[in-house]
Amino acid sequence: MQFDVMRFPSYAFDPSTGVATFDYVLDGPSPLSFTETITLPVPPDAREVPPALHRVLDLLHVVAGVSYFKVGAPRRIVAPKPVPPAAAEFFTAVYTKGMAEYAYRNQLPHVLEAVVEVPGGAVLADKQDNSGGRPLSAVGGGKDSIVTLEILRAAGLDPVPFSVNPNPVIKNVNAASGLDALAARRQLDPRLFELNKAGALNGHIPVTAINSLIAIATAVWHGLGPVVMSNERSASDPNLIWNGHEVNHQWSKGVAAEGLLRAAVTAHAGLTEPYFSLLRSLSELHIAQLYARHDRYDDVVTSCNKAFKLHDPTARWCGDCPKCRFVFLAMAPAMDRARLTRIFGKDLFADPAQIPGFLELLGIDAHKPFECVGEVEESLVALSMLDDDAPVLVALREAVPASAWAAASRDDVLTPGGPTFVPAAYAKVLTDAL
Ligand SMILES: CC(=O)N[C@H]1[C@@H](OP(=O)(O)OP(=O)(O)OC[C@H]2O[C@@H](n3ccc(=O)[nH]c3=O)[C@H](O)[C@@H]2O)O[C@H](CO)[C@@H](O)[C@@H]1O[C@H](C)C(=O)N[C@@H](C)C(=O)N[C@@H](CCC(=O)O)C(=O)O
Ligand SMILES: Nc1ncnc2c1ncn2[C@@H]1O[C@H](COP(=O)(O)OP(=O)(O)OP(=O)(O)O)[C@@H](O)[C@H]1O
Repeated sequence: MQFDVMRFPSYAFDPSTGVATFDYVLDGPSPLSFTETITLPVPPDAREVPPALHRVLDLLHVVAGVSYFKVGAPRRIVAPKPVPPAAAEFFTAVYTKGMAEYAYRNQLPHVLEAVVEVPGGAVLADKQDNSGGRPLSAVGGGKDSIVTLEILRAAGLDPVPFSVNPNPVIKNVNAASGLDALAARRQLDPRLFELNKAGALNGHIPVTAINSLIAIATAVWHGLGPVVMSNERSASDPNLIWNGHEVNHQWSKGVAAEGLLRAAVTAHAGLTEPYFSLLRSLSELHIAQLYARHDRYDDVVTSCNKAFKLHDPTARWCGDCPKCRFVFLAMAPAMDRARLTRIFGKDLFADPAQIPGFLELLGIDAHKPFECVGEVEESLVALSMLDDDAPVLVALREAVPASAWAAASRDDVLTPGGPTFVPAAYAKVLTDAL
């Protein structure tokens, strides 16, 4: 399928139902049209729609287009409306850096060079100080968002849990928290699935950028404060370099994407404190140690993406993927093996078949897996903190070369660091919690 240009004809928003419909066209000799539907939770009182909400939806319209862009990867992408330079820069980053794994897997180097064309004439939004409102805390069902929720709750900030298309795991986590949660629905155009079945181009998209803008739209409409994410330090690390470009499976969870998204929302929608990740300075290993303090979620917490792919309401940890292995290893130093085995449903350190997968995490293999896993150094430090003779641990210790141990510093991994966008009041809350 050959397409010349991607366009964004229009979007509509109905405040009585919360339904927003976003239209897309892949233009060329045989054009294709798509409509994505996103339903925001309607506030309980019939409040007016703030102008900032429309501004956030302007951004969401373009960003959510990546799911349709990937059907044909046209060389031109023409945004529908004028936006400030910060928003234009964000759009281009989403369609290039955010689509880098897709470009790499499909061998489409031109995707990495794309520039989203934006009409001139942007008008800056009025400033709106939203920094003091109740935080909207995105919940994905894994350990990270649980840690954030509990830190915000302990600080008396009264967080509102929020999810897009909450699956049973997310619903169970929200129930375990005892907090009242908000949810949005997102429906891809069914035509996309037909095209995928027929063999259209497909691949990974920067889903966190989309979920984040839906969260910000919800916070704005409900008169809440900043959207608080739980993206960790290692999300910013690329998996590999291809044609001189970084390819990062987790790009839209990284700190660069966070900065671009914040700047875009502040410039185009006027919010002073739209969005940040509370856990940005922490390693996954550190977050796993913090999770260990809260056993009320042990029967529900799930970080395994395979479980989410199965669409089975009872699915939890598959126990045989990079994510399961990494989280098992990261949690192991902070809790006894019986609790860990209860959470995962099995003891991965007792199963020699898991050794090759653990070696990959320890850097004794090719590139970091295309999954949300921590840095090699974190895995090495976690292993160094375990001293029992489980069969897998014995094999891993033997396989790790002396040079690798020397390069892994417990201090580096467990000391907060790196750039963050956490505002001062929240930075204090985090420090108090560590
Ligand atoms: C659950 C999952 O990992 N899905 C990825 C998988 O898709 P699959 O076909 O197995 O199942 P579905 O997710 O139901 O998708 C069905 C089709 O729809 C397309 N699609 C889905 C969501 C969307 O927003 N846009 C779409 O076009 C999808 O391509 C399928 O054709 O493989 C896909 C192809 O590689 C991935 O695109 C699916 O990834 C989801 C978007 C997803 O939610 N993935 C997260 C679990 C994930 O990978 N998160 C990353 C963060 C990435 C980021 O930068 O935000 C992480 O946590 O590391
Ligand atoms: N369906 C969703 N709706 C809203 N936010 C989500 C959703 N899924 C994930 N997130 C958020 O996106 C970010 C990245 O998700 P990720 O899956 O890495 O986090 P997690 O589920 O909290 O923890 P873990 O890394 O242990 O899986 C987190 O801030 C998470 O809260």
